[in-house]
Amino acid sequence: MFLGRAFTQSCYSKSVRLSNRLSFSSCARRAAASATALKPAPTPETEEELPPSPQHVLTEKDHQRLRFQRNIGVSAHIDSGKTTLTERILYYTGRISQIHEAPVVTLRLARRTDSLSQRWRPHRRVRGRDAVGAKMDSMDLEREKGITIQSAATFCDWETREVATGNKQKYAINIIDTPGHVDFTIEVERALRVLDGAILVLCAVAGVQSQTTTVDRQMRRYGVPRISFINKMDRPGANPWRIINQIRSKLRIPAAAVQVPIGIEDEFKGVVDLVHWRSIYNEGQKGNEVVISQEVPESVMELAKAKRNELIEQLAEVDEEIGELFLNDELPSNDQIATAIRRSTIALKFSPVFLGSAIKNTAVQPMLDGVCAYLPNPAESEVLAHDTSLPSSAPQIQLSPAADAPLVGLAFKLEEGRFGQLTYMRVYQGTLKKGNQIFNARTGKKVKVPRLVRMHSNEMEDIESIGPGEICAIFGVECSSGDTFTDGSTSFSMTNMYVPEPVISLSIKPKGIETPNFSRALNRFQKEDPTFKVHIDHESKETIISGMGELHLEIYVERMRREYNTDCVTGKPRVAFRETITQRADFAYTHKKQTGGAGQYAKVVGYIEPMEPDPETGKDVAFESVVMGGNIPTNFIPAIEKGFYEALEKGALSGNVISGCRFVLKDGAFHAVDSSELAFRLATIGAFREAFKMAKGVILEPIMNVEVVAPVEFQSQVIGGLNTRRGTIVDSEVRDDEFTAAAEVALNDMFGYSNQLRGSTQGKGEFSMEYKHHMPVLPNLQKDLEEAYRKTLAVKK
Ligand SMILES: Nc1nc2c(ncn2[C@@H]2O[C@H](COP(=O)(O)OP(=O)(O)OP(=O)(O)O)[C@@H](O)[C@H]2O)c(=O)[nH]1
Repeated sequence: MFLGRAFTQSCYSKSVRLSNRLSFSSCARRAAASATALKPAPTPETEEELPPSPQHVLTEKDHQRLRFQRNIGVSAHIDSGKTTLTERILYYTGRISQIHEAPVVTLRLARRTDSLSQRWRPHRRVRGRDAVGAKMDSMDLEREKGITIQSAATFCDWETREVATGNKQKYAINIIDTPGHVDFTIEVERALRVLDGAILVLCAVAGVQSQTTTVDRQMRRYGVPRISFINKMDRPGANPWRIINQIRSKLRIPAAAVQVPIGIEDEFKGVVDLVHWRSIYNEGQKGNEVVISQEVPESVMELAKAKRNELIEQLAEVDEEIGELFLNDELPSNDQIATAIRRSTIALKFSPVFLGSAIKNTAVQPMLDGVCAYLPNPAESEVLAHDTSLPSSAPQIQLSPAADAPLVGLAFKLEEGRFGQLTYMRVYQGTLKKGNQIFNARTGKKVKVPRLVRMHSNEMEDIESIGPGEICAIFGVECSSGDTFTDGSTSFSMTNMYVPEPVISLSIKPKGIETPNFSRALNRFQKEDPTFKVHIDHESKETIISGMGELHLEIYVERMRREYNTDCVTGKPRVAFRETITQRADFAYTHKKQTGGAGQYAKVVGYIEPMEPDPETGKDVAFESVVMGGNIPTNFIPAIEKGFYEALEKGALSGNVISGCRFVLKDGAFHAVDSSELAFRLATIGAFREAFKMAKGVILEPIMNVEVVAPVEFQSQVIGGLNTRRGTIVDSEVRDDEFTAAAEVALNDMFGYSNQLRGSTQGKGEFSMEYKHHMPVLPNLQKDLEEAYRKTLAVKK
């Protein structure tokens, strides 16, 4: 008890400090989790530090409903078998009556030398073995490319049987299948934002891969508890113990197996459940029949005993109750172990590890039991929202998943469906009913909900109402991804999600005459996907699209052709450089023009300074006005803000977007006749440009995490190749006859890497890369980029 309370308090005091920035702070969620699990009694001296109390107390009926509700995501490195696993889950839960094989993907290095698509990518059209493709990959493009692009939401019911009593219990599970490809990382962010728990899928051979660490980071950012599922136990070289060690060392989360395999590789036939000490096998053609035996086979007895001890030891490290028993040399009961796993998983202190083979239909059902047993229900996740009627410094409000509370829902994904815009929404509190009027907290607009559905991949089921803690989709509601909806009786707004910076851009124009479909499509895609950005280069008059990778942009160009009938020509992909400032610079700038007729007069005074990105949203530019006393009438402030954002569009060094900058307006002056919005906008642009010169501007470039896997005999060539590209090797590991090298390399230095790797490894090496952050370029590159930009400006003159 003591540990639980101390933990809750220390976490909460931190969460109060951060509450304005981190609405989904893991700490807050942990605090809530341990509060739920350990129920610490509040004490008078801690009153100030207690979490905000939920607005509505849950009734017994709410608890009954929520207890058996799970919202989970399935996340992993590309190709770990997420889609195959989700397909099995849907089949075993009765959502689908047949299993369509996930597409068989053959990955080859792209053969394009002029491009940045050095990552492994599908090189031919792929289909499921039965030519239908997995249910969850519903977009045609997904089936063709054999990868998951958009996350598909679905729900299913799962019946578990209590071990002690044999009683059956039905759970309602919403599942979001998320793409593994780094270019679609925003889909993973979105899914995690609205989920209460996740299954982290790992390959039993490849283990923790680059994208695994990315999804791990995302799960931490949103405080999502996870169980781990080591898939592909049937593969030659499968070694779950090595993977568990990697989870501990690379992801730095205490983890232990809750199962041991019975047989391995092509002999893999079931698992020993270490918690309840029994064996579980699958029988029947598709493994639908789960056969439970109280006997543990002799062949794995010693291993099972050792691994159960290891599980208890790991739990003793993170759970007070087991820790105490351990110290007193007492053995915990099965129930005590199960409760401790649940408690520490929800508190983000532990990840129980399940084993299986989705493709061989083995041990998927026990993992589903684990979802119900160890992942939190919606009442166990703390969710905070801002009350926009209060100052932004006011503490956030804790939402409560009570059915009769005022409605608060978050639109987390938009999709252009067959019947118009489909908006996926998670209802956090209150009940959403078909025909209800709902309010968009951002725009203040009121809309009616004409149709409410539950999604099952690309099929849907009409429903009349949906309760808190659930996920649904609504039709005909215009909004942007990340908007909060209420019933109008509250001013709650949930903060937005983390949006990474684009790393690649290219120019695009329609072939032939431009039709309205071109801009319609670009608008649509920007609304759907905040990592897809469009801007017009005012000098070249070109439309530039930017995104998270070449494949990301390619998909939109392809969607433009398929969905909007617009064939496009694109320019060469370019690295998305940025500019930033490294020190504060003050400004006092007067814009004055007197050319007969009405003059222009505006003066702005203030400073610009470097700004770190917000950890929750990634936003790293901000405008602040602290003008007092009416030296600038308030109606001109928006024009000044507009001028600042306009000035950010093109840096003076290389013509790239400026980031990492706060603009603080302190003072100014106006003229009763000659001041106008235009004059203040121009004064701001002038002021910014002057200040920028004194703020020691630098050019930034995207740095990528690159992971290369190749046969061990090519290790020195691969390391040498990365070194010549100025890569910093951060990790390398040799496993059997294969090695993995992880490096940080500037994206600009990655051109042509696919060819180099192929050449130096006889075509046997593979690599993936993902965005890490932007960093200042080396001085000589900065000089070259500045020089090149000066030349283009001179030509234009
Ligand atoms: N040997 C083996 N192969 C599997 C298993 N599960 C999936 N696969 C294969 O692994 C490949 C990738 O499976 P998917 O389910 O598409 O993987 P994914 O993680 O959803 O892939 P993305 O959506 O592109 O990230 C396919 O060829 C599957 O047949 C398994 O348990 N054992």
